Amino acid sequence: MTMAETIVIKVGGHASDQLPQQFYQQLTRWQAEGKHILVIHGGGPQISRWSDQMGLTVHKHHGIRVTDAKTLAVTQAVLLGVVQPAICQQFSQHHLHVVGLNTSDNQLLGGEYLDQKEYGEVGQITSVNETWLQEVLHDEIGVLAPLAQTIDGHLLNVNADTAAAAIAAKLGANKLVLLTDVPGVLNAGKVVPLLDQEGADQLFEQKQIKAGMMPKIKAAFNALHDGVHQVLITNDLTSSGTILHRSTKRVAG
Ligand SMILES: Nc1ncnc2c1ncn2[C@@H]1O[C@H](COP(=O)(O)OP(=O)(O)O)[C@@H](O)[C@H]1O
Ligand SMILES: CC(=O)N[C@@H](CCC(=O)OP(=O)(O)O)C(=O)O
Repeated sequence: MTMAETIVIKVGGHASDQLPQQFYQQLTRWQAEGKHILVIHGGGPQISRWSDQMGLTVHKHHGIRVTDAKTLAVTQAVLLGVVQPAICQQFSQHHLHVVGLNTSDNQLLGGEYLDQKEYGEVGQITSVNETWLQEVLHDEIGVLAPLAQTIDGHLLNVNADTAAAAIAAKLGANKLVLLTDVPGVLNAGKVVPLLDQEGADQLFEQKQIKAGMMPKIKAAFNALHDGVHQVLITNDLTSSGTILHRSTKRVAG
């Protein structure tokens, strides 16, 4: 039996507020074709808003939230209590079969600290219960929050782009889509249709790539490096936006 094609879609907190009709149409088509679909959701803007309201200072470093114990509590509450149910509700309204998931389900996501001194309770994904997850994805679209658990049971906040890339690689996904609020990686306002690591380095140097786009691009190249076939940054599931690829040099030679 051949394994079903797996598609991982990261939906940013900006994008999840107002997903367009073509997003649901594409998901409906993919689900009908039997593809396994996993959505990793963000919620950065929502976490910042709630943190503000709780009187907590929002502090980001290289696009990563510096997360103390109180901020972690808000992050968990907002991702699992606000953002994820809103996404699942929208999916259900569009007649998609969907299930909300998080790190506590059957040791779904294992993680370790990124750099506790610098970022606090922030981590990266080191393991995925992929057998169980693929079983779930056979019948339903999974909607998964970017939180992980250490072997000692500490909860960690994981950047959703980084989480999506790591999970896509561990699932052996065919496609990773980083869905955001811009039509792709922009250079002087224009979408760059194809981007390799060298091109990205140049854009970094020219200060064209900033803020939230930094972890996104790093995550995209990590996913490619770890075997995900196709990685896209776009605001539309039916348009490729920016296609990330490993190198143009071999093609040119
Ligand atoms: N070169 C760039 N091209 C596109 N967007 C960029 C670039 N540099 C910085 N950005 C910013 O990155 C944002 C997307 O990242 P982020 O806000 O973290 O989105 P998400 O919530 O989807 O993860 C864009 O809205 C834009 O403001
Ligand atoms: C460690 C870290 O930065 N975690 C992120 C998790 C959510 C996220 O990544 O959401 P977006 O994709 O909407 O930005 C955060 O706390 O904002």
